[in-house]
Amino acid sequence: MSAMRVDAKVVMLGKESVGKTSLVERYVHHRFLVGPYQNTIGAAFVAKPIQVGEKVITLGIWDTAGSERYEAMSRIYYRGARAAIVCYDLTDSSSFQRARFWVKELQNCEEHCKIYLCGTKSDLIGGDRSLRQIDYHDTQDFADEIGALHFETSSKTGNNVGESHLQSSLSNCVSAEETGVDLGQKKDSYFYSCCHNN
Ligand SMILES: Nc1nc2c(ncn2[C@@H]2O[C@H](COP(=O)(O)OP(=O)(O)OP(=O)(O)O)[C@@H](O)[C@H]2O)c(=O)[nH]1
Repeated sequence: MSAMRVDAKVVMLGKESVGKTSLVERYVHHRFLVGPYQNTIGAAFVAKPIQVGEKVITLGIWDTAGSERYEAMSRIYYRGARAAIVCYDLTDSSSFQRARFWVKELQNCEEHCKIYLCGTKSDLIGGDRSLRQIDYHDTQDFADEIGALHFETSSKTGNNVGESHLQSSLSNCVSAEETGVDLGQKKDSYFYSCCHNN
């Protein structure tokens, strides 16, 4: 088996059930999994090659478990991350408090990590605006204050997840010259070591 080089580490953070795994599924596999919610245990990894200019670089995405009982473990996964996608559920104000917690952690411990604030499940508020609990402009102000990028996504519809938003933002913050990490996997193959509860 030939070695796979990961050019940049990306970590998904956020309260449980905000939709981190769904965002990764949509981004990497272009699908939305239906069925009962299965919380992530520990963390899962997937490699995603992306085109940056004329080069292909490989993102190593760590999808952490949102449950607070795995908080210590999540800290391990953001170490050395080039980008953090801090997710909150647009219909759950408590998830935004948790997002602020992760932002503070990153600011204190990973000052070079680019932060992306991602409001998830935008399809739900599209159908019923009264379900929105997080104001777009307040979040944009917060994003400006901390120097983060901010976007609202739907993994269900794919809104803002594709090349034009999430991917182009990520590709702007990485370069092919990053030092690689040998993960002992074949280049260009995705692998996703999911640890899901049934
Ligand atoms: N309507 C809608 N539901 C979503 C969306 N994204 C996720 N969900 C649902 O929200 C629930 C939780 O999604 P997950 O992706 O497993 O959440 P998670 O943040 O990975 O959760 P943990 O593993 O516990 O940290 C599931 O039932 C998903 O189907 C979305 O964009 N729209």
